[in-house]
Amino acid sequence: MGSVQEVFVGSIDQGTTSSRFLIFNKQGEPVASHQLEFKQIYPQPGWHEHDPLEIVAGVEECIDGAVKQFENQGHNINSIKAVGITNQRETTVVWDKETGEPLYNAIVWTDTRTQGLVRKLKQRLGADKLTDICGLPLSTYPSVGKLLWLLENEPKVKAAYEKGTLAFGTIDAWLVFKLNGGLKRNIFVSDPSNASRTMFMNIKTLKYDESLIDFFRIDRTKVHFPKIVHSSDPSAYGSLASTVLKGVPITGCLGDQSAALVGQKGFTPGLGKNTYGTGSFILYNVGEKPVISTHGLLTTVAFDFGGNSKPMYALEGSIAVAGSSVKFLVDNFGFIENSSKISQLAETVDDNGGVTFVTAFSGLFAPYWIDDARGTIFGITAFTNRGHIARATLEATCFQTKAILVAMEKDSGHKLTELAVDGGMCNSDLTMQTQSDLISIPVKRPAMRETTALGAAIAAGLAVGVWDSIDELKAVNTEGVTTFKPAISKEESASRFARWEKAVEMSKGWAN
Ligand SMILES: Nc1ncnc2c1ncn2[C@@H]1O[C@H](COP(=O)(O)OP(=O)(O)O)[C@@H](O)[C@H]1O
Ligand SMILES: O=P(O)(O)OC[C@H](O)CO
Repeated sequence: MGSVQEVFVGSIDQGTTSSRFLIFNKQGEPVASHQLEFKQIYPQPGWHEHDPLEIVAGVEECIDGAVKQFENQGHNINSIKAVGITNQRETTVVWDKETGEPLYNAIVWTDTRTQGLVRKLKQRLGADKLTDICGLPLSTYPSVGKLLWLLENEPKVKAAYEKGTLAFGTIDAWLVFKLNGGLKRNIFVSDPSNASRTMFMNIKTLKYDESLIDFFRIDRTKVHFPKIVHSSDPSAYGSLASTVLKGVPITGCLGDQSAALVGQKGFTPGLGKNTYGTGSFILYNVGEKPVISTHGLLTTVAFDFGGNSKPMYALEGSIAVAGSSVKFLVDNFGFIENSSKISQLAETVDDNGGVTFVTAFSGLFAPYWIDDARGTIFGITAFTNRGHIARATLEATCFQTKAILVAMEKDSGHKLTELAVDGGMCNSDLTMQTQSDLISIPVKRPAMRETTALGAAIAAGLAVGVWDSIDELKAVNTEGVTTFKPAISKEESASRFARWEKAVEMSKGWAN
């Protein structure tokens, strides 16, 4: 008898600043990976775009790169049974259904060009009902405003709309369409964790909602929306039409924050995680029924694996600027040569020296939703140096996380007892210690931090029987957790937080 062949699952992680492809074994360990950064396009202050074709090419290059590494280790390409996709959410791509060509750059989730448009929408009759239907408040963040802006301002998009050939999708839908070979197969789908970020999907039915579409005055017959399918599905997402993995089925799809929750195995109500990537996103599993926040949080689909399982929901606290503030100190000010040096710089001083940095580059998201705030530094004196600014930069994300956890406790009636973390910025021990100090609960960081990619691999693997159920995943990614415990008193923590809240208050109104 021959030995049972080891099986693997591939995972495409298309983030805001980089794309990567990882190959996981059944134990949830990455055995090969390839990562590429891509161009960030800032045509005007507040605008942020990506080239949709560059994104696809980068993803394909990552697949080929990781598979080469995998083969060099002596593995067989045929042992990769499926591929999952996880992606930056809300970022909006429009293309022509007849040509398959993009009609504009992708407008990124951080982009604030829709600020004026959003203000007008807030005045419209029925605006106060939207959150109850779709789980999101009106802001510059969801996809809808980006689509409306394109319809108003981009003649090519307007023309396709009038012709009835306009396709609108988030990055997942675009990738699935392109990786399947585009028009040849014309697969046009999205999963509920992505579709729930557009503001077009009813959070309870997981279907597009006519009342939402009507509110935004979009003619449904003129725009093609991707069909919403389960996050884990053996056939709905097609298969790779190019790269060395040609023919391998795509069987999982999750927005990156949902994927990170899955990768942290936040399968049951009461579990939460924070992913410190470009932005930072806390998701708290609330179970099979959506909880609509009254404290500035979002309601989102955590995952919808189909089969006998019901969709699971999460309360979400979204922070627009996290790791990107570190990158800002690197790229715009040259404080350090790369992000990994930020802790070192911050540790050259004992504390923030009285400096508070409200990193509101795109306004402030949860739980504040202040669209006219902009980045503001308070407390500068002749004493201030780069170390203080670095420390205040790291603290800004930790303070916003604290504000979100306070809101989550109010909305859910439960207090988190620990916070699972991942994402680029969690590599900073100083940041994680500061986080624990400010929220007064332990912060737990796994040794294997590619949880977002793991989550998409899990969604894909469940669809093809690599794992039969989530019970089988108990042992996955449990090794080598580092725990950061609170090291300051709750009184000290509260006093620091009060100063932050004062700074938030004072940052309002700048971008009016
Ligand atoms: N050691 C570090 N300390 C602080 N921030 C870091 C560190 N390493 C990476 N980062 C930040 O993490 C972000 C990248 O994280 P990642 O999870 O890859 O993000 P994304 O998926 O949004 O592209 C960058 O913005 C970078 O500045
Ligand atoms: O690229 P990230 O990891 O910061 O995630 C982006 C989010 O999905 C935006 O909602």
